[in-house]
Amino acid sequence: MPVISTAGLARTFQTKHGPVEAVRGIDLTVRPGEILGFLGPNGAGKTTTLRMLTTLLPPTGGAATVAGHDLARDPAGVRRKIGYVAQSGGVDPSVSVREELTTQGRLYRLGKAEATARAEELAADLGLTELLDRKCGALSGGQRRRLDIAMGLTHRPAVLFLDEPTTGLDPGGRADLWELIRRLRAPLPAQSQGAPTHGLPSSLLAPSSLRGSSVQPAQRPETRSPGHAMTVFLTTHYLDEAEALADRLVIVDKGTVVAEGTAARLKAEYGGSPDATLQDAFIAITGRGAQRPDPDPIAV
Ligand SMILES: Nc1ncnc2c1ncn2[C@@H]1O[C@H](COP(=O)(O)OP(=O)(O)OP(=O)(O)O)[C@@H](O)[C@H]1O
Repeated sequence: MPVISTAGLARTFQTKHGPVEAVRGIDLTVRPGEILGFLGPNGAGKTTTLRMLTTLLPPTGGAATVAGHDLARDPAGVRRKIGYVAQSGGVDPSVSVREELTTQGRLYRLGKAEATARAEELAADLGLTELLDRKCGALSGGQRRRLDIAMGLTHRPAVLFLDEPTTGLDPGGRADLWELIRRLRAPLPAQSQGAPTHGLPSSLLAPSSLRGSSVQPAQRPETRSPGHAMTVFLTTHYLDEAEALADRLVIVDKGTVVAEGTAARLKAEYGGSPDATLQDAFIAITGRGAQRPDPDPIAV
């Protein structure tokens, strides 16, 4: 059963110059544990789709189910199951990393002790332990992205939405983040079987901070089910990133899905030659390049 499914999902903005059909009707499905790369040229409707799927923007048409909850009827249910890491991030530069992570835990209704423990776990998993007492405003771009992701993982979401996660990072920072994203989707072991963890940090695997805690069940954040990996839905302008990370790509243009499949399939189907690149396929599909107007970092 898909973890995300949309049918004709649409959003029209009313402006003083008339209606803007940002998303005209998106049909897609995402399987549990999949890393889906959501691509498209500037203005294709990626961010608008992401904002709808994360309940930040109500659709004006169509329907969607995310992690078992209907987007229109149960947006709170959707929010409990997802993490969203926006392009800009939302951390307060004047507080410490520890304070930011703890506050996030408290927002998810963890008790004080649990929130403190969860902050330390997340920091350990994301390589932020040494930085716990540093002000968020003093972090490097890569450290800041890792903090943004830690915040999005606080409640152990079933689906993590990442909006252009590596924009602005240097090649080393991008490589680190790719590795992290790959680890996130490694399957959870069935708790009774003690299955291998595939290198996934322990605190992302099981709610150890809540074990034996005084938190009431109704207040506990959602945890992922054993045996199910986290699903990652990511937008990017970097085709090398999409190819390296995503199991499947969905390409949108002018508010609709214009192609989907593995990178290999898209290259074979649209690239025009056996040694075609994803960029060749992307241009054939959309008539435009995928990249931002600013210079790209060196591919790693
Ligand atoms: N609030 C809004 N009001 C009016 N038009 C909007 C609004 N938000 C987005 N749009 C328009 O909707 C279209 C899709 O925008 P969106 O930001 O979803 O594209 P995108 O694929 O994320 O683009 P980019 O790659 O440049 O970030 C664009 O034409 C944009 O100008």
